Amino acid sequence: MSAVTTDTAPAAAAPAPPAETVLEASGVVMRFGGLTAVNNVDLTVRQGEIVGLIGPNGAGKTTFFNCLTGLYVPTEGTVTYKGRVLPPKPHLVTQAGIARTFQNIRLFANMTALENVLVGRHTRTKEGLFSAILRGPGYRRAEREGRERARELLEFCGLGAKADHLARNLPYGEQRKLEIARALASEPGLLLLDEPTAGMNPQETRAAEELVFAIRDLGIAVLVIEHDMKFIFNLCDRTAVLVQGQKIVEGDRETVQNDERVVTAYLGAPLEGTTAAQEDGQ
Ligand SMILES: Nc1ncnc2c1ncn2[C@@H]1O[C@H](COP(=O)(O)OP(=O)(O)OP(=O)(O)O)[C@@H](O)[C@H]1O
Repeated sequence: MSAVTTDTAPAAAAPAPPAETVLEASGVVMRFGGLTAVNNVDLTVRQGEIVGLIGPNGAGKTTFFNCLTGLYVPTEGTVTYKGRVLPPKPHLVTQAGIARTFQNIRLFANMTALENVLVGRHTRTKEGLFSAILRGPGYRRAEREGRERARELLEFCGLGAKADHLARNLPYGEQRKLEIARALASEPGLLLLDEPTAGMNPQETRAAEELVFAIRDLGIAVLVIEHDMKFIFNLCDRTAVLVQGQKIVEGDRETVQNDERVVTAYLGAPLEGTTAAQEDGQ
């Protein structure tokens, strides 16, 4: 009699189910007259991922973001969020669950930090115009809850003490954080960040890195454009490289850093601050 049967053998660990696809861009093309700014780009972002998008100036990164967020209607291709084709209107894309920040800060300069975040909540507010005019109990409750949530988000982004400061009086790094808090106010499932550390000092960049990890830990997937390679490779599970509108490579840090086409795209210069040896020595 056999001592070991298949019944008693330990079961092989079942492979983890693949994470849900949050964003799926397929064959996205964006032409401006004779210029093809984005050329047949595919990109997938899954639940729990931080994905990077890098490339030299003019590679088409922001144009691609604009195609994902309804600012541009792609010339060809489709973009889906959690399996549904996105409507080509920015406010409907936000309502669907995608929020973004911009390369150039777009805050309401003469409003407080709290008010800026409250503006970001408008896609999640059910109260309509009449309710606002009548200021009934439903409206007042929604307003109170909105303010509480906005304060929570400011706290989360390290701006708890700045709620009543005018946006224009905040230091640059804090304005960038406020943009993120405002984007989070729409309760997104995917956050797109366009150069979130532009103009930041190293300390602020490090804090931004921690903030993005914390956002991911909330269950929000992140797609980030950055020129700071160290930031990208510290942060991202996967990075896609755009050159002249085309995705030339996508993968983990080693795959991207060791790809000759990427090095060539960056004029033959090694990607600053990114080699494994440099990292080990830090
Ligand atoms: N609205 C537009 N009309 C015409 N051309 C445009 C428009 N927007 C972008 N472009 C062109 O498309 C190309 C890609 O620009 P895009 O801003 O997407 O690049 P990028 O990778 O984001 O660059 P950067 O890193 O400098 O921000 C550039 O040649 C740019 O001049």
